[in-house]
This record gives sequence, C-alpha cells and structure tokens, in this order.
Amino acid sequence: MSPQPQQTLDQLSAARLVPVVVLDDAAHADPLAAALAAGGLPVAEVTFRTAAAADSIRAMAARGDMILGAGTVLTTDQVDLAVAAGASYVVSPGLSRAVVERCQEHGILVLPGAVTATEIQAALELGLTTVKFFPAGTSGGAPAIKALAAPFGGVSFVPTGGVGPANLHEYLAIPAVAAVGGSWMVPKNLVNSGDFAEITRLTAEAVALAAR
Ligand SMILES: O=C(O)C(=O)C[C@H](O)[C@H](O)COP(=O)(O)O
Repeated sequence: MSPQPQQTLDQLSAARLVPVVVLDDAAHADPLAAALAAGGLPVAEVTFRTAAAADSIRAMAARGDMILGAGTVLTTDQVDLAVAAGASYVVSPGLSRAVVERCQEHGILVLPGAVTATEIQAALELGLTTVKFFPAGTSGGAPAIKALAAPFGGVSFVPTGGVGPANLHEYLAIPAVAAVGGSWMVPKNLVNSGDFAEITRLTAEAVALAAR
C-alpha cells in the first residue's frame, strides 16, 4: 500500500532536496540508493527517460529506506509501471490530465510541471496544490515563483531544472517552495563509472547547503 499523497509531500518537504536520477542500468540502482542514503538523502526521482527506470525503482524500493518517485512520467502506462515497482510519487515535465487522474486513482502524490498561471489553474482544477516548476531556470527562476505564489497562496512548488549549489538558496528561501529537484548530486558519468563515494560526497554537500 502506497503512502498517502500528503505524507509523501511532507517527507519531500522535510528532505528539501529531490535527486533526479537517470539510470541506464538497473544494476546501478541499489549502490546509488546506498550512496544517497549515506549522504543523508534517502530520496530519488528515477526518470522514465531510460528503459531501466521501473527495474531501478524496484531495486531501490526493495531496500525499504528510500522515498521513491518516478520522473519524466508521460503516460498512464508509465504511472502503472511506476506504482507496481514501488514508487510513492510521480513527477511529470508538464501537466497531463490523464497522468494526474491515474495517479489519483492509485492514491499517490503527483507533481505535474506547471510554470504559468494558466497551468497552475489547470492543476488546481484537478484538485492539486503542489506542482513541479520545470524548467525552473528558463521559466523565470525564483522571481517567477514569488510572483506566482502571490495570487496562488495555497500552492507549493518544486522547482527543478537548472537548480544547483549556486542558486539553491534563492529557491529554498521562498516559503511556497516545498523542495527543489536536481541532478547535480547524481551526475550520470559518476553513476556509470561506479564512483558512488563521490556521489555520497556531493549529496552530503547538498544536504549541508540546504540546511543552512
Ligand atoms: O523531465 C522530467 O520530468 C525531469 O525529471 C526533468 C528533470 O527534473 C530535470 O531535467 C533536472 O534538471 P537538472 O537538475 O538541471 O539536470
């Protein structure tokens, strides 16, 4: 049984950071999860950009210590695969009614991308109050979120795309920001070369920065 959407959102808000993971090989999933947990961040958004996504989520879920989501979810079939693999939340680059409604049927948290007032209103009409703000950097960044948070007082945002150590604080300082997502602590080259110690170091550094 998946956790309730609010429970998952509370976990992500407490973590403040959501590592966005692209795995070419599900064999890397368990050591990567171990590296993230060792860095103090047992959280991952495993993207459906690769065929290894569902098996990677399954391998990470088997550990029992991860807050696991599926990213780049574009179809209802991917929602079903993600939930069956053990994901407790789903992230989409944009707002798809079909994807949102399938997540709601499963009773799991869904974070669709929304960067305009119109997109946020569409999310509200689907009963959502948290959206992914993607791609954050090229959609106006922190000033855009502040401007949108004014009329949409009850909405919270998870900015992702172009977020890193240099601008993390601009986003986390905004009360409407629940957490930020990013791939900077899990670079693909380190995953593929098996340098999990460096991933733990980058993760611990990110956790320390977010706590400041
Ligand atoms: O398409 C999706 O649903 C995604 O998951 C997009 C990723 O969240 C961002 O591409 C990560 O952005 P960077 O941290 O700048 O690498």
